[in-house]
Amino acid sequence: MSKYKVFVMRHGEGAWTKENRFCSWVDQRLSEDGVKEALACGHLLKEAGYQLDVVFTSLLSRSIHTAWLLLEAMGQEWVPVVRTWRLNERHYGALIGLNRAEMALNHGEEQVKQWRRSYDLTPPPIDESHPYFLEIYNDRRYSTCDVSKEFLPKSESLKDVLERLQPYWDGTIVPEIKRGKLVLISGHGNSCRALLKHLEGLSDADIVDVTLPTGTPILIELDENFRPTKPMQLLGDQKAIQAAIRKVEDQELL
Ligand SMILES: O=C(O)[C@@H](CO)OP(=O)(O)O
Repeated sequence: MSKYKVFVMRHGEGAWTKENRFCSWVDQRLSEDGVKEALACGHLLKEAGYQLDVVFTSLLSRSIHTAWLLLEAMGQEWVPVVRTWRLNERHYGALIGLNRAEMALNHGEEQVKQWRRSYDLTPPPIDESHPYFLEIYNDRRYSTCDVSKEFLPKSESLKDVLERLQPYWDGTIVPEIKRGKLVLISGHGNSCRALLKHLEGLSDADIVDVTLPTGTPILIELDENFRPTKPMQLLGDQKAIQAAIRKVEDQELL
């Protein structure tokens, strides 16, 4: 029997999605479509009668704006929004800013798929010569983290994402859920995949085939031991959701 519910969602479409570039820790804003998606999610949850108690976001604007827009559309703007770097998108290291289709041309589609979706492959690290290095590491938001700047990642596999996320899930988010709070996590494609791998008990091989659409709330129902009681549900028009998943998958095609 389900004891707890939690929503996990990937933020609305980001500006760089249209340019097909690895965005990761670069603080891109939502695209116009992304804004619409976030508002639509809020309307969907409102119509279903959900009342949120707390929303967790990353430190990146696209995840925070998604939370704001969603809460506004629900008429629940007063709900606390808690931000943490531990929900940030996976750090794509030296791949940040590169175009996925161009990468596929140079390295092959399979290699790009492995970089994007495998569990334990870590891309080459970012270093000071990278065009976005200073923009990321000089950003004041990263001096507010629970680890000092030099220990923030320079590149991550999905496994690394789960390792930095899980202590926050266990220590901060789970206690809220246990207190009876309805929690929504406004994260990123890969921080949400890491969390879903953990919650749904997916194998390292199975997570490769999980791609999340933008701006789609995923409802997870859990028993008292935080084990899922039914398959996760992607809420909304199922045809549109499948099309949105294919759009993300096809980003690495030539
Ligand atoms: O650009 C990124 O950081 C992510 C999406 O947030 O890309 P991908 O879908 O390729 O993992």
